[in-house]
Amino acid sequence: MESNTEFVNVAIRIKPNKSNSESQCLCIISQEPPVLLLVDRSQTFSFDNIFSEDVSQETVYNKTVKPLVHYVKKGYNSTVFAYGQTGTGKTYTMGTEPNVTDQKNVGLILRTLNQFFEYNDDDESEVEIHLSFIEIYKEKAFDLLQNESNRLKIKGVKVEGVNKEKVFSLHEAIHFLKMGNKNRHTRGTNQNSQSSRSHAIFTIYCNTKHKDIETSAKLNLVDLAGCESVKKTGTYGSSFQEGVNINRGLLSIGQVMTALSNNSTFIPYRQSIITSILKDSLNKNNFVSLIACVSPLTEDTTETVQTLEFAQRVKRIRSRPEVNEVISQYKKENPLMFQMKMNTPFKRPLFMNTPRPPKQQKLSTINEPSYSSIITDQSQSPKSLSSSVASSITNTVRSSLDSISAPQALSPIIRKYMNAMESSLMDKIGNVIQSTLKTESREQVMEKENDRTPGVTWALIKNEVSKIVKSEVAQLTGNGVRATSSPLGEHLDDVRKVLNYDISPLASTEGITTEYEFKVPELPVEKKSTPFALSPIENIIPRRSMRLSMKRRSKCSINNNQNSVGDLELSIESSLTFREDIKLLEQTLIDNIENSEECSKWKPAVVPRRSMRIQKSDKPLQNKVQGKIEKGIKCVEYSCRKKAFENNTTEG
Ligand SMILES: Nc1ncnc2c1ncn2[C@@H]1O[C@H](COP(=O)(O)OP(=O)(O)OP(=O)(O)O)[C@@H](O)[C@H]1O
Repeated sequence: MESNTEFVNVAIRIKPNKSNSESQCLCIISQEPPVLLLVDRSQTFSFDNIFSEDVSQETVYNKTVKPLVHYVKKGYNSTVFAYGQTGTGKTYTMGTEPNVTDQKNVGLILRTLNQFFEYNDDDESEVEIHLSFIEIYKEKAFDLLQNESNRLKIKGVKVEGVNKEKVFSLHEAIHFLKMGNKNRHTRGTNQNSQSSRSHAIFTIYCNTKHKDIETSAKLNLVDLAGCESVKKTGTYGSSFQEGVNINRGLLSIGQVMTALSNNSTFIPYRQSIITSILKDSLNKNNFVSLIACVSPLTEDTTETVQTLEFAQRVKRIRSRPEVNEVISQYKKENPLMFQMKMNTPFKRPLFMNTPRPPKQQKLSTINEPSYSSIITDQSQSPKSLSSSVASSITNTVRSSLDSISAPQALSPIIRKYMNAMESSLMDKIGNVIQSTLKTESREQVMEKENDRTPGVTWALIKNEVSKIVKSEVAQLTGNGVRATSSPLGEHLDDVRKVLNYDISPLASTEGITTEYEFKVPELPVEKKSTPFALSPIENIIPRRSMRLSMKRRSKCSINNNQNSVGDLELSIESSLTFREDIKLLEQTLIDNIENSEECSKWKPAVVPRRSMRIQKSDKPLQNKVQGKIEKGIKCVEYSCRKKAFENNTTEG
C-alpha cells in the first residue's frame, strides 16, 4: 500500500443555497489546502476536501469513494459515511433516494457499483460481488432486500440473517439498490419533504482473486439519518420518537469516533444498533471516508458547527488498515494442503467457484473440505465418500481438461471439439456421481453437506470416471473420426496429440472441491417497450451494458446499442491467455443464446449445489437466463434476457 495514502478521508459538502439568501455562515477561503471559514465565529477548519455548492456528484465520487474501490479489491474493508443535518444532501450524495432521473445526479452507490463492474483490461483479478442493504429504524434493524418479515435479529454486536445477494451485473445490482431504496422509511418534515428517517447501510462484499492471493473485503456505504432539532423539523408523536432514536444513533457514532481519535482502549460500540453493526468497519483497520453535508445558511449555523466538529473528530483518527488476505491464513491452517496444491500438476480450483462460507464468514475462516481428509479417505480406508468429495472428482476432471487444452498451438476448431467432448464427458460423470450418491436423497445431502455417504468409495467413482474417459478417448481417436467425413479430419493428428496430452492423471487425481451452480433466477419483470428500454436510473450509467459476468480471466458482455433497435452484439472483453479462446467463447455464447429452445429448457439445478448438474425441464424461462458455460477451456458466467436474444434472432 502506498505510504502516503490517507486512511481517513474527511470531506465537507456544502448544499446549494436555493433560498438565494445573501447571508451565509460558511466561506471557502482556500482550496489548496482546503480551508473553510465559519464566518460569524472567524473560525477556520481544514479537511481533505471541501466541495462547494456547485461541485458535481462525479467530482465528489472521484475524490472520496473511487480510490477506495481499488483498496476494497485488494482486501481492505472500507466505509463511507454521509453525515449531517437533515436536508443537507446525504441521501442525494449517496444515491439512496428511489427516483434518480438523470446521469448528473446519480449518487455514489451507483457510481461505485459501476466501477466494480467496469472492465479493466490491465486488471487480471477475478471478482465476486454480493450486496446487502440494511436499514436501522427506531433502533431496529431491517433487511431492505426482503419485502416481508424483514426485521433482523441482533445478537450482541452481530446482525443475523442478512440477505446477501450475489450479483453478476450492474443491471442486477441496480435492481437491488432500487428495491432497497423503495423499502426505506421516509417522511416529510419541515426541513425535508422526503426525509430519511433511518440509517441505511448498503454493503458491497467483494471477493477477489489475483494470482495466488485471495482476499475478501467489504465496502459499506452509509447514509445516516439527519441530525435534527425537534423544534426545526417540527416533528411530534411517532415522528418525534424517530428523531430521538436518530439522534441517539448519531450520538453513539460520535462517541465511537471520539474514542477512536483519542486512542481509547474502550470503544463504546454497543451503545446503539448502528455502531454495533458497523463495529467491524468503524475501527482503525479500515479505510474510512466521511462526507459531512452542511447547510451554508446562517440560520443553520448551530447544526453546521456541530457537523464540522464531528468531522474534525473523525479526521483525528489515525487508522492503519489491514488487508483481509486469505491465502496466508489458508497456508497457516493447511500447510500440507498448500504444499500439495503447489505440487499438483493441475490448475488451482477456480476461485470463483470455491465454496463460499454459508454465513458470510471471512474467507479466511472458511471450513473448506480438507484435502488431507480426502487423501486419508483414499489411502487409508476408502469406505465412504462425502458428497463434496464426489463433486471434487468432477472438478478435478475439469481441471485436467483445462490442462489438456493448455498448448497454445490448438486451433479454434480443435478447441471447440474439445469443448464438445468435455461437455458430454462432464454430463456422464455427473450421472455417475449422482447414481453413486443415490443412497441418500438429494435433500438429505443438501442438509447434511458434511455427512458421509455410505457405500460410495473413492475407488468406485475413480473407476467409473476412468472408464468413461477411456471410452471417450477411444471414440475420438478411433473410428469415430475420419479424415474425410469430419471437419475435424484434417486436424485428426492434432486431436490425437491433444488427447494423449496428460490425460493419464484423469483417473488418479486428488480432489479439488469447487462449487458449480446453474440457475435461472426469476427476477421481477418490468414491462418495457423494447427489450433494453431500461428505466431512467439504469440508463444513466454508460453501460457496457448487460454484462455477462466474468469468471476466471474472461468476461463477456452484450453490448446494446440503444440507437438501433435489434443491433445487439455479443462481444467478449477478455484478457484470456489465448486469444482464440475469445472467439470460441463468443461462438459458444451465441450458440447458447440463439438456441432459445435449448435455453428454455434450463431451470435451476435442484441437486446439491456442489454436484454440478444441469437439469432440464419443459418450463419456459421467465425472463432471464443466467448460468455458466462450462465447456472446457474457460468457464464463463453469463446472464442475459431471453427477450433480448429472441429479438436478436428475429431482427438480426
Ligand atoms: N448538492 C446538491 N445538489 C442538488 N440538490 C441537492 C444537493 N444536496 C441536496 N439536494 C437536494 O436537497 C433535498 C434534500 O436532500 P436530501 O434528501 O439528500 O437530504 P438528507 O440530508 O438526506 O436529508 P434527511 O436527513 O432528512 O434524509 C433533495 O431534494 C436533494 O435533491
